[in-house]
Amino acid sequence: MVLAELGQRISRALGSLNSVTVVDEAVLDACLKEIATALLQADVNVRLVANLRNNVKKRVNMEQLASGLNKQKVIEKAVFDELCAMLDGGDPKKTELRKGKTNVVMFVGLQGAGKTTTCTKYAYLWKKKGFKPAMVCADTFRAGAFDQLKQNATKAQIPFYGSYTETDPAIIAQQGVERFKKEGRDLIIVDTSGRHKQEEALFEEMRQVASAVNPGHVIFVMDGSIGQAAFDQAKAFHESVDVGQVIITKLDGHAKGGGALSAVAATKSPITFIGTGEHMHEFEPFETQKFVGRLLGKGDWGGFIDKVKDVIPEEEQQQELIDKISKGEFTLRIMYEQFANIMKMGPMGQVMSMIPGFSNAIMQPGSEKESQAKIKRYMTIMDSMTDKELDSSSTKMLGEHSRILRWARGSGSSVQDVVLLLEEYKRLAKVFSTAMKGMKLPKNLKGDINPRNMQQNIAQMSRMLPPHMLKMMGGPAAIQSLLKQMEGKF
Ligand SMILES: Nc1nc2c(ncn2[C@@H]2O[C@H](COP(=O)(O)OP(=O)(O)OP(=O)(O)O)[C@@H](O)[C@H]2O)c(=O)[nH]1
Repeated sequence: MVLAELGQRISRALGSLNSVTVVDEAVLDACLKEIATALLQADVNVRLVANLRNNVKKRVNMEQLASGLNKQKVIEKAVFDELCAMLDGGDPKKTELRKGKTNVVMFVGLQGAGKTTTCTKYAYLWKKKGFKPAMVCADTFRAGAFDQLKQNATKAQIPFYGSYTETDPAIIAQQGVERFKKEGRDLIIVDTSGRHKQEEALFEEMRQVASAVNPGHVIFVMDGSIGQAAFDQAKAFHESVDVGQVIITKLDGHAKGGGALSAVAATKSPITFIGTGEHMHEFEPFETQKFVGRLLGKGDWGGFIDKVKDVIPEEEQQQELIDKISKGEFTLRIMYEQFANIMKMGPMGQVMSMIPGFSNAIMQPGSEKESQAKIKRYMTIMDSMTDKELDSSSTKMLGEHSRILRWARGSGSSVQDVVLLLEEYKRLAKVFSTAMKGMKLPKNLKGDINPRNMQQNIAQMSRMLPPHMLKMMGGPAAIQSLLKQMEGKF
């Protein structure tokens, strides 16, 4: 079962508490049974699931709950906290790097977990933060491993060390670390071969590499879709080389979330980063509460804002956009630019799941592809428009039949698609002009954004939302929680 499904099933189980008039022991048991089944099917270790079930039951004492209390909320909170506790890997300080000092970091894991890719992502991330990383290839097992590391390191402009002739990985690792220490590199990353706990000789080799370089940090890289084997494998690595943190890769695809939860428990180490794609920038710091929140479809407003900021970097451009929209000028060009931003934000499901209330259920993987294809189609049509047309907000001009035919021909689209685009434009223009009425926009983006204004704006938007949309977002309660989350952000 993939992560999104796991989240949906847990949310559904919790949601079922709403449909009963009295939440009693039997209802709680049924809900926990459903959650436990979902976790087990997502490959979370049996013992962890049993612990979660017992702990929630201990925390939720039905008799003690005053009748006025919202039992569903209490249970939901207990499940949320227990899932977070499951992912709590102890003191995060232990994973910190010391700038300017030598930090030797060794990567270990099963074959194909994504170690080499992750070493580069990790090096690149710290390079951006001002560290001077270097990479050492101590993988003599897989033919082509050194070439892969070389290629990745070159792309990220990070110095590397390896050998085509030396067969002892401990010797290569030691030579590489010595070389980079002398060169004053403060982050030396040692990539090792993939190995399996049954391969005792390879485990011994890994211990030798570790004692040759004496790493300050050992990172266990784990494929997010590994399944039930995660617990035992992670434990075996932890017992051999003192794993202090875990990085979960491939969380972009069909990864089961359960392995992640199990690996943390087995290594008693925190997850520090997650890999969300094959590319260098597809790498994110891991934050437990955000992860569990997203899993349960609670959204991550902070993450969403960060993504939005990433794609709209220019302050002047934002101000210009706000000025234009507040004058009621919602043109096709503005719509085009917004579409381009949406496309830049990456997979829409990922972005949508960050917005509180927009659980994964709304953006099914199928519809996500469809939506992206539709946006691309619309952008192609707009590419065949003239500047005057793009900058006009006159729907009269846009409704001319001859122009519609011209855009369809120019973009190789059907007339129907062009008409759909124009309808979408009119709909959005209306939404924007209504939204702008009475909105208290900050005069200048450089100035402080007043949280009260922001709250009023959002409250106004929630009143404006069509009922089905409000329902989709989780109802007024979800808007309320969105407001609360925003309070802390502005
Ligand atoms: N989709 C996706 N693919 C990833 C991610 N991380 C790594 N990969 C892919 O996983 C495959 C294996 O990655 P490697 O970095 O070669 O794995 P490795 O652990 O170094 O492999 P061995 O040295 O053979 O143990 C490659 O095709 C990577 O592109 C990720 O976060 N998402």
